[in-house]
Amino acid sequence: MMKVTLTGETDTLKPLTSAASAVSAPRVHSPSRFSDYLELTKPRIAVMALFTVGAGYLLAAGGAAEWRVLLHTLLGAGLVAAGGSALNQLFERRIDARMRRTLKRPLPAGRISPEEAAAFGAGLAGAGLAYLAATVSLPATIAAAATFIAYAFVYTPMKTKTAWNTAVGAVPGALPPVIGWFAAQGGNGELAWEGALALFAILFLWQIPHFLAIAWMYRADYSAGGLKMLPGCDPSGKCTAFVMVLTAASLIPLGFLVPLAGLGSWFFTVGAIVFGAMFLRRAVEFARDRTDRKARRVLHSSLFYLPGVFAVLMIDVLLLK
Ligand code: HEM
Ligand SMILES: CC(C)=CCC/C(C)=C/CC/C(C)=C/COP(=O)(O)OP(=O)(O)O
Repeated sequence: MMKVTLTGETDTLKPLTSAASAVSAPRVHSPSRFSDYLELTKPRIAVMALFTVGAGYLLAAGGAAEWRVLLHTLLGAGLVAAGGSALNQLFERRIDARMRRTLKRPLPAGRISPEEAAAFGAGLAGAGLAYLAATVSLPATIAAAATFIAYAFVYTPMKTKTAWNTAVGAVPGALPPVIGWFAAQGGNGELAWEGALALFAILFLWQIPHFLAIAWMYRADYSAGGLKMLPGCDPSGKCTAFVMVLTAASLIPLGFLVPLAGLGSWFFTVGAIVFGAMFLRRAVEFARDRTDRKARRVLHSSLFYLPGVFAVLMIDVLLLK
């Protein structure tokens, strides 16, 4: 049944005007099969997510990290993340064909067929989950399966339904450090929830300004694709800016709460305040002047904040303890 649907949908793929011209124009640059498959995995997001998986593992393991387990965890989670992204692009291929930012992706451009993407995505995710189950632990496998299902099968279809999709998408986005955390606990059932919850909270809140900045910059694109994002129902940007400032600001008190959950000390608190203040400053600048340029600065600042704050936490827990 799935095959029939996929084949039918390929044939009826109708890009809008801008997409149509790009698809029918003579191809100046023809990516290789390898780079097309690589693009299906959203490698930059996957690398950053794997960074948080590794951080979760190292923070939970403390001084008792086993490099072999860490590598198994990164490989398994990487396969699952890559598979999830391929399925996300499979399910969104007709939407992606309507948006300037995404119309050249391998599926809307017709360089990879839906059947190939389905086999690739399901194969990678299945292999990743089996690998985690065989080499790491059941709790880590369950966390990875929950991440995959929430991303590909809950968040992705919600994008056309309600602007709340961002809060839902932030759940799989915040689960990768939990996968790493559980991997360090082994399969003995003694899972310490507080530390995992603290990492989840940092990532969950971080994603809201991270994505609202993107949603503002590409608001016309998202509307053209029929995706419901907050800026689409907030033409002035005041509501978007309010939520952005509120969530960026709430990362600062987390600097105090995370050590109370048993993770890190005053050193993390200072780091969270410094990085949080820089991030918040960009959000406030956007609130005062709601331009694409200021939104892009918020995005850049988010990509600086996350590695920064995780690095401080790891120095605190692993080197200064
Ligand atoms: C609600 C959750 C999230 C949404 C909707 C989202 C969406 C996006 C989008 C659309 C871009 C592309 C921006 C552009 O083309 O200019 C992007 C960039 C990026 N995101 Fe996110 N993201 C989310 C969560 C995450 C998470 C959890 C991570 C990793 C921990 C992450 C890491 C990145 C990175 C590294 C980039 C820059 C690289 C690139 O453009 O591919 N994002 N995000
Ligand atoms: C197992 C594991 C480590 C999984 C990784 C999960 C992960 C990092 C999810 C990212 C969350 C997310 C909603 C990203 C991009 O949005 P989008 O897909 O809507 O972006 P688009 O508009 O570019 O398609």
